[in-house]
Amino acid sequence: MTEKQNLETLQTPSAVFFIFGATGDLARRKLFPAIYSLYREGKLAEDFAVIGVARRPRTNEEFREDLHQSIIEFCRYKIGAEEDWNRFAEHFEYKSLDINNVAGFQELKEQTEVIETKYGIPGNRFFFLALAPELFGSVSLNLRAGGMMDGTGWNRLVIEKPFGYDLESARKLNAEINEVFKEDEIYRIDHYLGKEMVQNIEVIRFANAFFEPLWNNQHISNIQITLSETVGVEERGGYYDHSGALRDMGQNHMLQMLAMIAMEPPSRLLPEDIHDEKVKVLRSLRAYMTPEEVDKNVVRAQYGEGESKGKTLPGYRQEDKVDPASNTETYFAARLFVDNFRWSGVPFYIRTGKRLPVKTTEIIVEFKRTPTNVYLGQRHNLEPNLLVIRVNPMEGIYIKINAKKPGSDSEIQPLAMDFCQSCMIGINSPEAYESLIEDAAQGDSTYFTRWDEVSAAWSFIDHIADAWAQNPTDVKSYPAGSWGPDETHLLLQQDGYHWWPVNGQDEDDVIWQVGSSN
Ligand SMILES: NC(=O)C1=CN([C@@H]2O[C@H](COP(=O)(O)OP(=O)(O)OC[C@H]3O[C@@H](n4cnc5c(N)ncnc54)[C@H](OP(=O)(O)O)[C@@H]3O)[C@@H](O)[C@H]2O)C=CC1
Ligand SMILES: O=C1O[C@H](COP(=O)(O)O)[C@@H](O)[C@H](O)[C@H]1O
Repeated sequence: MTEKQNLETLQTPSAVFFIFGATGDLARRKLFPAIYSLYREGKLAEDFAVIGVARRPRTNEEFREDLHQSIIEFCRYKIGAEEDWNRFAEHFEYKSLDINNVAGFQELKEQTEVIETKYGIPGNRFFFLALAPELFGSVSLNLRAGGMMDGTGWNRLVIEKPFGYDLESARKLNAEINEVFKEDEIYRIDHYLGKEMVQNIEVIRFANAFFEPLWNNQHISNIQITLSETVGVEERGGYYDHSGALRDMGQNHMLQMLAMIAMEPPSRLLPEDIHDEKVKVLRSLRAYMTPEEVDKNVVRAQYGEGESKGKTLPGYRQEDKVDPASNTETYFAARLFVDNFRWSGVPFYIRTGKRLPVKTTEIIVEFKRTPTNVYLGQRHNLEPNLLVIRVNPMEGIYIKINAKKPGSDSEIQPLAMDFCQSCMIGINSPEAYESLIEDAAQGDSTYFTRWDEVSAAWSFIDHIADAWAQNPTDVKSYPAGSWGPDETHLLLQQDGYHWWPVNGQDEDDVIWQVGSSN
């Protein structure tokens, strides 16, 4: 039994949470709001403390004011009475230090010991690195050199993505961190694994009798995963231009969702068993070893100028901090194969891009058609059944089935049996970072990525990136606000399939949304 299962109904253990990068964007938009939500839901131990760490000077009061603003702007809970707020905020302190300066860590140690004594915290230390990845190794080494690892409780390290730029850099980073932290102390974040509906994949598959018998190449024709964004690169052009869509979204979120969909049922629900099953999927991905194979199965593109809702949108090369001659892809689509007994021959189509028409993440499982169409005589072309998992921002699942049109003698109509989790009154899904912080504090690594998963994902992605690097200018273009280049449709048409509309887009002629939550 894991620590998480023991503590399912209890609070996180008493600990000091260190947010390295406490003046940054991630802390402001995601981490502080998540901590406040956990507090409001009574999930944080009363004896908790947070020390925000970054270089710029801040008094504790100024830091608490930043915290206040962040909660007002980004948290799903509204701040209550002033005295309640003060009771929460007084648990927060700030320490200005440069990651590269060991002396700062020694001061941090003294500050930590004072706060641990004040709250009676038994030396548990939770280090969240909301920093540029180049700093991850130095933080680990200086935590040890500054005596921060000598507490009397546990130490846990939570690391943001990207975990490396390729397999080689990821290995180097992992080796640096491993000098200080053991694998079971490291929690590598993939925030998609913190999303309710991604966690629900496992339950939908393994807690229902009717999906698993069909979950294989005998009954499923293809699987489509779409992760589309309407935003451009915003203020992250410097990072993104070096990364691109394949590394930013493909290596992590998309392959993790694919692994959850394709993995074998674990014999137990312990974190190690789930990691074991996911890594088998990632290692079974058919590698594309030549540029020709990559060209045949993967499409990359960059957005040019376009428009959405009557507004002109700039092209990628005009974005802030982006090289005006950049060839970085802001979109990719791929046809992948998981070469094992269960999935042999079933294409997994994945696509992601910035500046697409809608913000949505959906997984669509398309089932094979009935062996014969007994309604053909009545000239009915039966649609294939679909299982659709809506991950983000709408959350829910629906199943598309064929049924008799009410009131007609013989008409058949596709309809959606729809469960919309995010539409239901009273359900206010926790943000991904809430559940991830809670899990890591409780020592549950299920929804984090183990090193062998990360390395298997990189070794698959590296083949594509290497092929692209041989021909850097061969990047298609698509207008901002469109669904990507035409070539993306050919990928599926060659196999006799098409992208299913997502999130109600392009569905003017689709009647099966009848009764759905759209
Ligand atoms: N923002 C987001 O939505 C997402 C971010 N991430 C990842 O999270 C990490 C942080 O991203 P983000 O918050 O956007 O980045 P920001 O650039 O906004 O913040 C970086 C933080 O690091 C601090 N910092 C930089 N250098 C040092 C140093 N030498 N010593 C101490 N502190 C330092 C900065 O503070 P100061 O200048 O005061 O030192 C700042 O608080 C990155 O790895 C990013 O890829 C991942 C997914 C989403
Ligand atoms: O990790 C990342 O994810 C976001 C998209 O996350 P979502 O939860 O809003 O769907 C993406 O915008 C960003 O480029 C990437 O680094």
